Amino acid sequence: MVKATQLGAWQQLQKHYDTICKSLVMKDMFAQDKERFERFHRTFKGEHTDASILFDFSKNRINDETFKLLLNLAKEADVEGMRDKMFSGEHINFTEDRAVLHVALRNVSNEPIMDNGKDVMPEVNEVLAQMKQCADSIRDGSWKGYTGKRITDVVNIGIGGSDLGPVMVTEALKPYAQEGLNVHFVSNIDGTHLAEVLKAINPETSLFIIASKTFTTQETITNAESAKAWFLESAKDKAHVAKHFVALSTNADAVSKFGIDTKNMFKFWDWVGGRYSLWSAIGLSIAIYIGFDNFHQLLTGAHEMDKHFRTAPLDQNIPVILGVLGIWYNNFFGAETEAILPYDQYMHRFPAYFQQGDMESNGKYVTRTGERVDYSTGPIIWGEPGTNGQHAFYQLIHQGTKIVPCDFLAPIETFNPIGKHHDILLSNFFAQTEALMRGKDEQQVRAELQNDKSVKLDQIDRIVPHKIFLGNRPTNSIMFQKLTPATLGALIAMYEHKIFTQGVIWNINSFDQWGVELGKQLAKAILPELGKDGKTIDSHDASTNGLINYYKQNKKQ
Ligand SMILES: O=P(O)(O)OC[C@H]1O[C@H](O)[C@@H](O)[C@@H](O)[C@@H]1O
Repeated sequence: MVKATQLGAWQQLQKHYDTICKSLVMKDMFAQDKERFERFHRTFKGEHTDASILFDFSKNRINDETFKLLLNLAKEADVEGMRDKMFSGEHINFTEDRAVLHVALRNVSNEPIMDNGKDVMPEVNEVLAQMKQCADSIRDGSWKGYTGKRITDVVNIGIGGSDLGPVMVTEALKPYAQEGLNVHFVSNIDGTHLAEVLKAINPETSLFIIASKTFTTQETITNAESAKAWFLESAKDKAHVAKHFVALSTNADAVSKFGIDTKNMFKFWDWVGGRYSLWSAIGLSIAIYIGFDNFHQLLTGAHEMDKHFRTAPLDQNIPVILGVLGIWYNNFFGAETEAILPYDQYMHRFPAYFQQGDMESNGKYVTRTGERVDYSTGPIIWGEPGTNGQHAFYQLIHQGTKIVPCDFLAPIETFNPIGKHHDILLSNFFAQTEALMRGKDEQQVRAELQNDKSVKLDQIDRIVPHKIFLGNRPTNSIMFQKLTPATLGALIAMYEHKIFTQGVIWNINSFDQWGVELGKQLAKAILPELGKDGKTIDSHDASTNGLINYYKQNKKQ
């Protein structure tokens, strides 16, 4: 395993970039080649589900040679070898000595998947059965609260990977929700988050799901303690906690210390990374909200994408193609960010979900062999749903100085066919990718201005440069039939494997997250300094001391 820049294919790509990049003008390539869309799109269809995806990558600054070289890079970096290691349970997360087996959580085929010589599938299936039982009994009303009423509100308390997945998926699959059953999410340690949720619910009809892989996360445990105190103000008797609090965790000891009976614990395992955990017990709020059968469809769609990733040759492999295209811009064009732009309101948390998914996985500057990389790694992920983004930040994407590769995602069918809304939405999606690719040249701008009676002729020269669009801005277009559970599962898995592909090429460990630790450690040291003791703090740098002391002097509570 070497640094990415030492790979022959990387060096060839650099040469290719240096010699022909300027001539990679998409508009011209489309004009010269009627088959470009045909060659540069792929489709994915679920074998046993309704998942159906079209991936168009023809609006990228690539030609056949670029595409070949990018695939060579994946080959030479041994993406396939590493992929097989992941699926076979090798401890590829070597800094934590763990397997990376989120794929086992959705392995609906049930083929054995081994960790340390033991098939993990029986345990995975056991927990799934336990989740089904819980979800069913809440949905059918047989799970009763301490006054005998059915549960109407489920509150997931968790943060990071124990929050973002369930939030994103329950929002995305809202059309599958059961009437009268609400989900809420409390993640932030800011008391406001919990307070606002508690205002909306009744202790007699609420179930709190305490979701934490480690069960030591300060935010989650503090929020959970406060929720328990709030609950006991009404319920009084601690015995009632059992009907209203369940835990999702790998840490049984900490769960029982908190006061939750381990009978009410849904376990998962250290080989599930937090940001890859929505498929595990962490998905309980999803299973309750959309029903277990739909949750199972979500898993099945993801499993079908896993199979595609495992078996499709590199030039057909959608996650691999997405991954190498990202590297093309990140490392050769110097793009720093990638935008994820869903033209589906239900997917409004999808970009935020992959901020963690991608940035926590690949935001690393040390290679697997412990050296500092001499190239850029994980991109900054951002985005908002269309068309809102168009009226906010697309100006920069069209005419700014930065190159922002964009993924556009859109459903063919909407759950809410109101008037012409969906055609208008989709016309914007098509138009944006076209505009970004084609741009608008001086000639067109002049012609338009000359025809515009409201523009004075002597003003035209001054205005022209501002109205030119250089175009040639890359986009991927990902269309799917409808945002069903299986489709969503496939889309999430597609991005997970894109992240995987890039991590392998950059030769980094995509599965640890040491970068979140330092801030936690320092916060622990600062917390006891914040008391109302009148002591001036001088143990930090001048700025941190100044901020802490300003807070202490002015706080009233
Ligand atoms: O589920 P937990 O253990 O509460 O962790 C919550 C989050 O904590 C940290 O920020 C990271 O480790 C994340 O990957 C994780 O998702």
